[in-house]
Amino acid sequence: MTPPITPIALNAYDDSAGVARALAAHVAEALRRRIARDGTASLAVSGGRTPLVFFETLSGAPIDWSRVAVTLVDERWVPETSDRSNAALVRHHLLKGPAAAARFVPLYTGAATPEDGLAEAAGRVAALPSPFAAVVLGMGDDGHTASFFPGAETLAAAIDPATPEILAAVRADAAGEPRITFTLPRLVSADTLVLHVEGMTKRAVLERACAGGPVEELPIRSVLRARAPLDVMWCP
Ligand SMILES: O=C(O)[C@H](O)[C@@H](O)[C@H](O)[C@H](O)COP(=O)(O)O
Repeated sequence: MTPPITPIALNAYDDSAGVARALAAHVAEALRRRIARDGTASLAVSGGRTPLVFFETLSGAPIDWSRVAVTLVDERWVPETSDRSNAALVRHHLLKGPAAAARFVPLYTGAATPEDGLAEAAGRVAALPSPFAAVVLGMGDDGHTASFFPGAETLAAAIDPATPEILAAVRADAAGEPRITFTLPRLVSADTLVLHVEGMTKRAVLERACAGGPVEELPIRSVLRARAPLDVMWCP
């Protein structure tokens, strides 16, 4: 009998440090594999609070970082002087030690709005080694991932599996400020794709997402549909 397709493969760890160690090893392996094959590799990481320990751990991984390009899955449309900037987070916590040798490709351009900055940002990321060697997603308590927010006007376009666009501008009440995000097909085509979530609340959201329902309600479902079983790394 064929086993049922379960939307996630849940890897549970004791704590943030445990997740960070396993996730950093997994991502480092994906980067090394692509460097060995192509000479270069790209990595897209999420912002927010969850990835801090993971960033600190990955920054010390023995990889030829000079061959790695790092970018963000999504960005809040703020300059790096803002404490809301995902780019600033990556610069402070990931691009240090051995990982300081990586090339960072930020999404924020300094334009007044993400809509105005979209073409320039798309030009920057178009040159990244493609597909990504590794993408690490996070998830909010409202079921958003990257900047795929429930209620966003551009949500349908951003999660369209057939969109030819690389990036999308996003505005949503829950997003805080306007944002820019990679579109779904660019993220789910990664060699290695991991959803990194911590805490019981997010686990419950994920279980609800797995139980099925409209993508607009919990946009993480767009990823579950595109790439099952999705690798999830979690701790309480
Ligand atoms: O810029 C961002 O906010 C993110 O990239 C976003 O998609 C994040 O992964 C989730 O909102 C989870 O955020 P926390 O880790 O802070 O809960």
